[in-house]
Amino acid sequence: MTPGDLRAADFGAERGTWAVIAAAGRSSRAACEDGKPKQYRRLGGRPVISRTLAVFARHPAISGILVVIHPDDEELFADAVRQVDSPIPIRHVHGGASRQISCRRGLEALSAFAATPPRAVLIHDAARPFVSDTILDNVVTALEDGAAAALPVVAVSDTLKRGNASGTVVETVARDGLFAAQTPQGFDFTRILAAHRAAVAEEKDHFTDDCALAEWAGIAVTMVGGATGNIKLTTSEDLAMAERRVSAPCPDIRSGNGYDVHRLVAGDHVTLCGVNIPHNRRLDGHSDADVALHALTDALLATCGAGDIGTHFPPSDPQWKGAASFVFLQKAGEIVARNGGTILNVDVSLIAEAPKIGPHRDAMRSRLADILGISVDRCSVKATTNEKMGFIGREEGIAAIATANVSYGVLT
Ligand SMILES: Nc1ccn([C@@H]2O[C@H](COP(=O)(O)OP(=O)(O)OP(=O)(O)O)[C@@H](O)[C@H]2O)c(=O)n1
Ligand SMILES: C[C@](O)(CO)[C@H](O)COP(=O)(O)O
Repeated sequence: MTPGDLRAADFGAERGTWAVIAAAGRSSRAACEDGKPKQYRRLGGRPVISRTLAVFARHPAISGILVVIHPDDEELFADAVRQVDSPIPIRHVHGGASRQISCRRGLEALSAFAATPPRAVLIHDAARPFVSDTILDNVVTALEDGAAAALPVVAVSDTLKRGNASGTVVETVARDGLFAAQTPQGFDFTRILAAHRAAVAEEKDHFTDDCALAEWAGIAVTMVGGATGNIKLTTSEDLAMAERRVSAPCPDIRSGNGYDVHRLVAGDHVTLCGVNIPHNRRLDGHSDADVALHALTDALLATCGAGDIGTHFPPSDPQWKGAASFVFLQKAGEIVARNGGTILNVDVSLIAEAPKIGPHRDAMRSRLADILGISVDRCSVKATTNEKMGFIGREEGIAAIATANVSYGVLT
């Protein structure tokens, strides 16, 4: 057997867990124009196998990766490995004519070239790039808990039929207790190697996965959680679906928050959310001191990193003295729009002991909708007292907290 680039120094003194990645297949069921086997086709610009390897390379339980490749794929493999940032060794050996042979060659290579053979091995299809950390965790945990073999599965959810060669249903197969087997399949290294060797000795070469071989050899297989997303790319349709999956647009929705507080002094009304409310005090400030609109202005500016209200309307600038604060909010809305944003909703919470906000809430929501040019159902105004505590409780001031959600299209 060829050693590939595996070397004794790849194995530490401790018996760790290695991954064997089966990648020597020819993809006969996935028609392909560029002649590349499916594991080297690009998904979102990156080879399938690079994505698969990256998941194992960054998992803390894995100490090394041995990839079983076809002799014709040396260049494709070297290019794919260059695209994986791996803190652990990624080595390769050559596989054989069936998956069973390829996996056995991987195990034999680990046995022959490791000074200290691994304690456990996870055998995985290169053609399952959507394997997750969680599935690896499930398999590794089962092995640590004493399982000799661990198999990720998903319960079968379709009704199953057995059909004949002429396309007629022969029977409906009860799906109770049926599961679809996935990879990585985890094993006690010594036991799965012995099982593979026994299969050779007894000329058993029909196993489509290593757990089937383990079952045949009398090894108990523990089922753990797999995931429907962990599909094996088998056909061209699978590859097309996978491409759509990795290139699905991610909505660029951002939220911003804002806070403001102003002192109450002697007066006859307060202005909140642009609505004048009769009161025996007024809010003191450089402008009309509308805390609600100031907080909301900050929240909107935050969604595009455009600073805060003081950046655009400095209190030192005399033109804003006594200004109606709707101007600030309108301007913030324009800045958001210039940055490509569409306001989804805004939410203001007022914290005031008095005056009562409830009777004015609808007028405030309408005013916000007018200023921002959005519908009223996207504008929320709420209020609470401070239970007579602190400066708000003593009616020395009013505070406001605001949130804005803005869509900036999709992430590219
Ligand atoms: N002689 C083989 C056959 C398959 N595999 C690997 O086993 C995994 C699952 O096999 P499958 O989906 O059947 O891949 P192919 O054999 O390439 O596909 P096909 O059967 O359509 O030719 C794949 O990652 C494949 O590369 C392997 O290492 N050696
Ligand atoms: C190992 C496997 O992925 C388990 O589902 C599957 O059996 C391999 O695919 P194949 O099409 O049987 O080669």
